[in-house]
Amino acid sequence: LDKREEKEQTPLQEALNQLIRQLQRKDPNAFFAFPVTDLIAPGYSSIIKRPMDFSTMKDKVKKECYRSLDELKVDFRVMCENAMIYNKPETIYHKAARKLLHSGMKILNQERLDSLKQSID
Ligand SMILES: CC(=O)c1cc(-c2ccccn2)c2ncccn12
Repeated sequence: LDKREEKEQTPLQEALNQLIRQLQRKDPNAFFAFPVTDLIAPGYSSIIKRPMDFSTMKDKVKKECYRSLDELKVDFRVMCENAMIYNKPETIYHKAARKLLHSGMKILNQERLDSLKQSID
């Protein structure tokens, strides 16, 4: 396939994209939609060793970097934890990250992932 032609999505990719869509709905301000830059967050790249955001997750799905649903859960948690490390507790970003982590863990709870895994196998 040359680059232009769409590649068929695997069942895993479809499940991953569906989960990311559900998680992004919990980020209405799109604070987590794109990578945090040092421009909007001074010193960010020297403080945060593993940056993550929803657009990077979607790229990883497209490049088949995720081998399981659990790997997405790890990236999601890292993304929220980064925001709670860099941003002070009273900031809107810290508060949004706590709330997003809480609602995201319900979407990514083990029972839900296990039943999704069944449908992929
Ligand atoms: C997620 C995060 O830490 C974040 C997102 C943003 C952000 C995201 C979109 C538009 C504006 N700001 C931000 N700005 C300053 C400091 C931290 N942040």
